[in-house]
Amino acid sequence: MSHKNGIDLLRDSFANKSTAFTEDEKERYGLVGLVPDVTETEDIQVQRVLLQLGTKSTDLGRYIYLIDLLDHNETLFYRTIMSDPARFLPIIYDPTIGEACLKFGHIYRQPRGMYLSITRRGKVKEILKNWPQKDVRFICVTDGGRILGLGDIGANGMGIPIGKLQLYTGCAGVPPQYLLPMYLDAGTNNEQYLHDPLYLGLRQTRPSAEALYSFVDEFVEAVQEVFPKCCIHFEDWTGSDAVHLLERYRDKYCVYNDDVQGTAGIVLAGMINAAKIKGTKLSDEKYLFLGASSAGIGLAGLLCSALVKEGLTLEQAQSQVYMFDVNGLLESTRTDLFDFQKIYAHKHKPTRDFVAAIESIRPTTIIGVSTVGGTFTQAVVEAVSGVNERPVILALSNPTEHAECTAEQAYTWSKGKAIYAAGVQFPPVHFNGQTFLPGQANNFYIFPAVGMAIFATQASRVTDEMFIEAAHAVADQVPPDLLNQGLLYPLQSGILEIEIQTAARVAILVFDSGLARVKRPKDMVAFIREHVYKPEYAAELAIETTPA
Ligand SMILES: NC(=O)C1=CN([C@@H]2O[C@H](COP(=O)(O)OP(=O)(O)OC[C@H]3O[C@@H](n4cnc5c(N)ncnc54)[C@H](OP(=O)(O)O)[C@@H]3O)[C@@H](O)[C@H]2O)C=CC1
Ligand SMILES: CC(=O)C(=O)O
Ligand SMILES: [Mg+2]
Repeated sequence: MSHKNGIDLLRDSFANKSTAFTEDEKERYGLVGLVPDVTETEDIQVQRVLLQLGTKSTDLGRYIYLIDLLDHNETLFYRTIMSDPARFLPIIYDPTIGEACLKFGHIYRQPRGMYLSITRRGKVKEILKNWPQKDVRFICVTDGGRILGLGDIGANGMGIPIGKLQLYTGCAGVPPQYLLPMYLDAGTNNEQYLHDPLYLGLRQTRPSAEALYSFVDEFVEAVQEVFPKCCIHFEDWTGSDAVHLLERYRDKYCVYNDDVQGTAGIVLAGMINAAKIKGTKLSDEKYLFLGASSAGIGLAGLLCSALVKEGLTLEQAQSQVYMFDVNGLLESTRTDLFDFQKIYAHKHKPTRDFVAAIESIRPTTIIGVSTVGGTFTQAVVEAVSGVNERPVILALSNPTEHAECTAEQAYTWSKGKAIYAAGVQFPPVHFNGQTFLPGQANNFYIFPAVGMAIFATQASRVTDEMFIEAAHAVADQVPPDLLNQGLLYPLQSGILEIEIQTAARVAILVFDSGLARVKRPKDMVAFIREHVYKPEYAAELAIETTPA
């Protein structure tokens, strides 16, 4: 085995232990004099990180510091974020990641992941081979078409695959060496970035869907050859591309779309718990969505599957889902709808007035997936509270400014009646002598756990049933006292254990469905734990390392 030595070892973020090298290692690897003459533990090193983070005045500053840390010492990065997930999730992920993406070309320091431009067509397979790791298990890929609720931001969207994959490790323990963030660059229609000298993508507008899909075809097929055990996770494509590409590959390859399926899983988990709070059944719910694209369509499909499991026919389930987009209510006379939207376009008089739609449809639940902040106005919240004892209000759009309403607005405008969650974590709200705990309806409770189940079982396909099972597993882990305060999701402080338990339930389903490519273990939780990454330095340096 070839070993890195001296300064090369210190510059290898996978193997670097910084001030934690032992005396023996310092001697063996030519490090004497290159590091301070101490041998610290990981926990002492974390103390120093926390001290330095304390000097940063903004979350973006903390994000940049942590990414720098990752570039130098991966173990210490994961040790830090896994030491206090509730504190660090909002910094390395939603909402700070939104600001980091908007400024991606400006705060860029080191390469991370791969950048594949449409101008490289015909050479994708060769380029994938440039990645130093040969056993890649997950590629999270975006074309930057719809990043959070920020729209088309092209190459700046690369912050999202980087951040999402960090959660595979930070939330569910998937070892980081198997993860590859990927930006497929087909241009951008964002004029601001096209004119920004620091923009890091192709300076051209987006091609036709046909040209884009043929580029994606080449990419997906090349992945099968270069990384045969890899699952492709699609993230933050524009709505119609998200739905169409998922349909194109889902039965042929190991792929999923987190915005379609992961989001659906987390909303289903929330709805299961909302029904517990209300003492009702899922099939008693009637949904009205604000937004009818990838997130809304994915959600509607999965909720309908869950209702079918409760005994409804698919048509009955679909008849309980209504949707509203930028042109108003989806109804049967609309001629501008995609096929995947038409099933939710029921007989109803046309309207562009969301409040009027609430009064007429009388939904039990409104779900914001519109990308537009503030669209659940006081009139909207009052209308849905007027037709329900306990309205469910989910404001899913990200980041914070894009939430359809805040927790405080939901609880105060509904006079404490709302059962509320949002894509970001809002603080507890005190109203009328009561404390309400808003949950974070964010797919990070779901996709890392499903990812861990796929990783451990080497699943050959990703199915909707896996997300339904994950939803039940997440929902089941909220203790009754927290449910009573309106909390729909488990506390983030225990996220790793929550996701291990969730992954184990999904893994059982993978084996039961015949999709596993490894031998079935006796104890599934123990089996998942065996695969969990631990942010600890290896006792013995096995430094056939991979460059950062
Ligand atoms: N919390 C979570 O875990 C997740 C949250 N999300 C969030 O959901 C949001 C939507 O995602 P996605 O579906 O992929 O996004 P898209 O941009 O594909 O779709 C947005 C939808 O909202 C509609 N819309 C836009 N403006 C309005 C408006 N003013 N009134 C009513 N409808 C409107 C659009 O209509 P039209 O098509 O006609 O323009 C479209 O149907 C994003 O902000 C994203 O951050 C997504 C995934 C996970
Ligand atoms: C959370 C997420 O996936 C989104 O907002 O797109
Ligand atoms: Mg997303």
